Amino acid sequence: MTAVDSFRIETEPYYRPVGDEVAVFEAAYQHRLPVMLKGPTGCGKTRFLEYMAWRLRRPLVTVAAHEDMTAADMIGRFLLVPGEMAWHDGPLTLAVRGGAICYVDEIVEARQDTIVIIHPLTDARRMLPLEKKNELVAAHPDFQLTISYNPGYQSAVKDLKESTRQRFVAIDFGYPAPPVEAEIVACESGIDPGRAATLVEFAQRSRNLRGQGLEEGASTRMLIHAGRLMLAGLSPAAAAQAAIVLPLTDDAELREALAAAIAACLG
Ligand SMILES: Nc1ncnc2c1ncn2[C@@H]1O[C@H](COP(=O)(O)OP(=O)(O)OP(=O)(O)O)[C@@H](O)[C@H]1O
Repeated sequence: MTAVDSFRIETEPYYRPVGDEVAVFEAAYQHRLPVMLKGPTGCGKTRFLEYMAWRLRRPLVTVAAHEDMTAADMIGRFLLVPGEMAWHDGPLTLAVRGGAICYVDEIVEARQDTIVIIHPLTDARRMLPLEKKNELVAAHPDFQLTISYNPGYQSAVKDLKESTRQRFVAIDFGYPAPPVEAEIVACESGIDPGRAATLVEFAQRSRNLRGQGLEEGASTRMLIHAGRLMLAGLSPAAAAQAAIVLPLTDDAELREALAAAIAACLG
């Protein structure tokens, strides 16, 4: 058993395909091209990659990027163990050596000097330089890099550089068509398809408020949370209020607009 084996996904994750994303990812993986999953929060990007890692029988190592993340957090560092300094691989190095898929979630949150360490891995070199250790690690033939990116959050200061962006094949994730989203909500939460469809109808109304004060509308994830609260006995209106409206906004007017949408869709 190697270090990445604990990152294997043993049972098939539930994933409902919504377009040609499975075929696109498989084609990219065949050539080990890096992939960028683009889309709003909670729309299925992580679940999709879990499914693909299972399908391709590759371990999946995930790194959640954040602004304090240093290159060492990704590639590794020397740590003091009794009597000596010993090198510890970071998650990216672990994936590169072990032939895993490495998923860097919300890469744009990381600083530029951290992001550039992926460059030599995402072109023909497929190398990871470990400068502190004086080592150049050649990527395992099965290694592949996938990143996620939410175009809605980006600002001029925080955006992917062209030299990073152009290294990736991209797959767009929007919210699925209403019947498909209802199917997902029903399946993941356990509520019946009829009630799942009304939640999706409400979500669509909330998504129309985007740009009018709401940064994002209700995600598929929020609908599943609401469904689970309904299954636990809450009324649809109370569940939608707790799982969707209150987390989404603190603005009194927007809450009123959402409450009106709840009344129209969920009674
Ligand atoms: N196509 C789908 N098939 C199955 N489940 C889905 C699908 N789309 C969304 N889901 C459900 O929605 C939940 C949220 O999706 P996921 O965690 O993949 O979002 P995400 O896009 O990675 O969000 P974030 O950007 O915030 O990490 C999943 O846990 C899953 O229950």
